[in-house]
Amino acid sequence: MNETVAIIPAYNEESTIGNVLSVLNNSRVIDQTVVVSDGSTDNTVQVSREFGANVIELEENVGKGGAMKAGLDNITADIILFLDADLIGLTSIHIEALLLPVINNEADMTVGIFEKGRIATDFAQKVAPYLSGQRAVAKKVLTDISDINMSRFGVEVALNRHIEENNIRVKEVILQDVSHVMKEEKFGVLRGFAARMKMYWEIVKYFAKKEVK
Ligand SMILES: O=c1ccn([C@@H]2O[C@H](COP(=O)(O)OP(=O)(O)O)[C@@H](O)[C@H]2O)c(=O)[nH]1
Ligand SMILES: O=C(O)[C@@H](COP(=O)(O)O)O[C@H]1O[C@H](CO)[C@@H](O)[C@H](O)[C@H]1O
Repeated sequence: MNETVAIIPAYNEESTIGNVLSVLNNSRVIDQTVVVSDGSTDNTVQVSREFGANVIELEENVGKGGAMKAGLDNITADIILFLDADLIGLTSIHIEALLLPVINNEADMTVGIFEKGRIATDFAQKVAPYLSGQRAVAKKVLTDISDINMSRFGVEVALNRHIEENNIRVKEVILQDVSHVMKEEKFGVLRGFAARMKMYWEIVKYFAKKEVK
């Protein structure tokens, strides 16, 4: 039997992570949930523990890729579900849609694409579906992935490069009615826009970087 674990990188997500964790707690295909608090200064850790998640507390903010790697280094399960902590509209149907193709060995990785969630987040994923943070993956295909811990928001580019170079079987899964909280909503228009630009910079920087093996 495959063992499954959900890994959630989380940086100051106290207001949304509880919803994601309660869906995971009610899912029949998730055996365990690990939240990696990436130097959070709010109550992300306490809320996650209240919902029964195993929590890895990073003292400093290392970025999304580093948080995901910290999760990967601390699990034994053979199938991983990566989810963002700020999802809106997630249900156990979405969790199964992401995981079952990997559990049934029809794909090595699934990538979840928002549809009919909200116009802005649908549009972002239409333009760049492969930036999605919602993915199930067989751990065996990630054993030799390099430097995702240094990639911050470039982590999805690192995963995509790994997919291409290793002929990994990928399936897109539509996540109907799912959205996430946008940076402008989290931080306000100006700080949100600045955070968005920083994220794009981290993505472009990783994109331009040659892979270090
Ligand atoms: O330095 C960071 C930035 C983000 N995240 C987490 O990575 C996921 C995706 O980040 P965010 O929601 O900011 O990205 P968006 O989906 O808005 O682009 C979320 O669970 C964040 O809490 C993290 O662990 N460390
Ligand atoms: O959809 C996108 O363009 C970005 C932007 O999200 P925001 O609307 O700025 O919160 O979010 C995605 O990209 C990040 C970088 O690849 C991923 O880490 C996130 O999981 C993903 O939601």
